[in-house]
Amino acid sequence: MSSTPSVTAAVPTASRWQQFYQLTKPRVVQLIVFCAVIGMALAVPGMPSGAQWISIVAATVGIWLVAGAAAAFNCLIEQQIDAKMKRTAWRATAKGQLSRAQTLSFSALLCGIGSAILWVWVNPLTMWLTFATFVGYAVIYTVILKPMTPQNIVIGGASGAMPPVLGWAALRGEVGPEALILCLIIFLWTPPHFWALALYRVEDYRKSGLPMLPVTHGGEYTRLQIFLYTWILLAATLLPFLTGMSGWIYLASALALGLGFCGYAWKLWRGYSDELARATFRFSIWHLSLLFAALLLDHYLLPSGA
Ligand code: HEM
Ligand SMILES: CC(C)=CCC/C(C)=C/CC/C(C)=C/COP(=O)(O)OP(=O)(O)O
Repeated sequence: MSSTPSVTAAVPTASRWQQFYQLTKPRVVQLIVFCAVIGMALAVPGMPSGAQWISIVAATVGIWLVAGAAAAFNCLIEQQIDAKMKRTAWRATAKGQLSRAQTLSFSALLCGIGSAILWVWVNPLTMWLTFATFVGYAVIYTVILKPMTPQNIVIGGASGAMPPVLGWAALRGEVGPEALILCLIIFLWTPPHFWALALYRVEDYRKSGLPMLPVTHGGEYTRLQIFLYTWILLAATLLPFLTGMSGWIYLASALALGLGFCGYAWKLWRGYSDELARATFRFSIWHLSLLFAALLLDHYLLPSGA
């Protein structure tokens, strides 16, 4: 029996997969997963054993899937908003290429499979913490805080900061103070990360109607906030060294990266340009990636945190 070709069938399979894949915000989620993996590595003294490798692989896949599900759910809720902003108008949800039902099913599927993997091959604590992170980002941040207050990303940043805690819980079955220190670092990193982008995307955010800080309080106030946060962040990044978690490789990296971030924030505060804001945003991503890489290096090269 032949059926009438639908619009969906006319789209080549690869590009349809690509559309779904893009909804998971792959590059953001890659760094999230990287931070979770560092949390796992730090939770084990020395090299992981065979059984621990199974937990590491399962937790990585599970957290990846649930984080991707949260990102896709965000695209579903923000379909109208994304359509108004240049940066996001290309998303398949914003263009109406993927229906609400398709996006919701995709998000539910990823969240379901990811949660099941965490439950069966990792532990229930990690599953519940990861699910709470999903709710924190997809519902509390996206649905409630984002349209409500310019502090949306400060409070909502708590869910983005959870990955090291998830990683630690996956290997230890508990939430340790070490993991909470790493969570605090990402939490304090999020405002300068996001507000640098919001500054050079301010017209997008004005059009969207979202109360982002540069729209509600202006550029100068936002730049001051970025500057202050980079210093508080620098202080927080010293905690792994001060508590004996990490040694001098980490300390030297944290100081160099932290002072670099403060330097960008200072220049941005003193003299604004879109180009500088863009460079500050890009540096924020290098800052977090290299900081967490330094934690890992230090863990394996100086095992006692000497
Ligand atoms: C509430 C918290 C956060 C907010 C509001 C936020 C916001 C954003 C936005 C709007 C972008 C722009 C993407 C684009 O160019 O279109 C972005 C990019 C990015 N964010 Fe965040 N972010 C948050 C937390 C995080 C966290 C926790 C991480 C990782 C641990 C992260 C990693 C990244 C990366 C790697 C990119 C670059 C993506 C690319 O190059 O395509 N973000 N973020
Ligand atoms: C389970 C787990 C680990 C979940 C992680 C949650 C998660 C995906 C956090 C990332 C934060 C993120 C993509 C912010 C983008 O901001 P936005 O949504 O305001 O950006 P947009 O304007 O690009 O949609």
